[in-house]
Amino acid sequence: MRSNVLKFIEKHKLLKEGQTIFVAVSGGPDSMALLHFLWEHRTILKINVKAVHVHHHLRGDEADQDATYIERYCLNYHIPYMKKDVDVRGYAKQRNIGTQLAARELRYQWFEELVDENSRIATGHHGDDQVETMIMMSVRGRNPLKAVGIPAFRKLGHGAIIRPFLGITKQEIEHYCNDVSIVPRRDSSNSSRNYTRNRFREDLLPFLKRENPNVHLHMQRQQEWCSEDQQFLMELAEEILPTLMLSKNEQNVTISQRAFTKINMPLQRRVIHLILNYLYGKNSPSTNFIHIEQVLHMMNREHMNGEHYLPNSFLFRRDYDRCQFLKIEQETLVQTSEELAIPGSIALGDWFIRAHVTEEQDLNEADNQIILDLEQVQLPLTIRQVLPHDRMLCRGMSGSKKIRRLFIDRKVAHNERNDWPLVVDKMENILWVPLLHRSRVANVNRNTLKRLVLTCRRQVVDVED
Ligand SMILES: Nc1ncnc2c1ncn2[C@@H]1O[C@H](COP(=O)(O)OP(=O)(O)OP(=O)(O)O)[C@@H](O)[C@H]1O
Repeated sequence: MRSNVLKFIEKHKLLKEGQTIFVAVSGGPDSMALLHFLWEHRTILKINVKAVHVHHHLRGDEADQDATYIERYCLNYHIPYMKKDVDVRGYAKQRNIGTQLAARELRYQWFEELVDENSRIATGHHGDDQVETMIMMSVRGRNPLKAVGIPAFRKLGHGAIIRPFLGITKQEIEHYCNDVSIVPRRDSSNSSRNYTRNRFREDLLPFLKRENPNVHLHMQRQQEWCSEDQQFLMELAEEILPTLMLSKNEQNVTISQRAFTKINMPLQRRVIHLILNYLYGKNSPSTNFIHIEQVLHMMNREHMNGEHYLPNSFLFRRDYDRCQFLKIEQETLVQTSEELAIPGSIALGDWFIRAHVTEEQDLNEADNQIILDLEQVQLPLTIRQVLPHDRMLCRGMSGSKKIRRLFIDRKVAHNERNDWPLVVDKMENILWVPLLHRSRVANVNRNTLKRLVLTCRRQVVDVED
């Protein structure tokens, strides 16, 4: 294990002589083993080692004991130690995010403050984490243009974050802890099946390891090669983008359709990705890939003028050769749009829509219902009218379908189409056209814990079937 880690460090040039390595320690086996390993090898590697711990104040006594355990360990071995107390709950509330994500953001904010050109943060992520992460991201539908898996080296502020253990398994780490008499802390939440990662770890990893005990090495190689390919293509797309551009400002990027269709598909995808990233800045939605597909479809047809609505009040508009990505005023988007409280209900004209949450498992969707996996729904939900180029990823069909087309297929009378409500999530995904179609976004699966049930009622007539 020792020589594998040293080789991995060398291969990826994770450290330089004279650097200070802040080892991010949670008290668990991975980060304690990493701290021990780097401390033991500090002379050979010619580095300075310091332990850093973030006290999240989340798990009551357990978290206090973690902090005390690390502090004592460092005192014993004379390892320099720093601790930061953070208010995860307050931050999560303020940012309207979950506590896990809040804890992670606060950790990384502090790490970023700590590092400079001559230092690195080292975390205990290992090969099994890599396997879990790569598979989990694919299963959950990650944006294929975003980073693949866990990088061994990534820039962070003025410094970088490194993961020296990515080439070894959890089992090797546990053996190492045994060998060097580390009795680590065990986080009780690591076994909870409420967390997706834990379900992947318990259900999938043993199977993969039985098939091939070296699965982590293959995944690691895939991560490295894909990231390099990705970086290369992205740099190429960055070079090409200015040659397609007709005009550009913070709220509007216009490119030429003719020039765009001359480049190949991998670069086309990346050009749109870059434009959306430029316009959205840090608030780039993770579901951009759905929109990239739709924009590509409109750009690659010879005669296809029209508009496609993008999340956060952006619009794609094709007008012959001119393809614009532009910011629009919310008011020009919709005539009626109301947020649906959960639980709660909304009455819109003849329509009444109710939302409630249940943990009941054996539920069948009635014709006037949609049942969604609450954890996967991007809240808030709004109810709004149909816009000209609205499209939906319909359940049971591939690709997306225009809502206008659905109305035609289901013979909805012209005078009813304007007032037909749509249930839309935060990312502008249309989840449900009541009584007509359900989308395949946020579908219930075997692991769904909480179900969001939306029920509609219509006072006048029902649709012809
Ligand atoms: N509270 C914390 N303070 C400092 N670093 C942390 C903290 N929590 C996690 N880390 C760092 O992030 C890495 C990954 O965290 P994760 O929660 O996935 O693992 P863990 O369950 O804490 O396992 P372990 O401590 O055994 O590495 C850890 O190995 C550690 O380097």
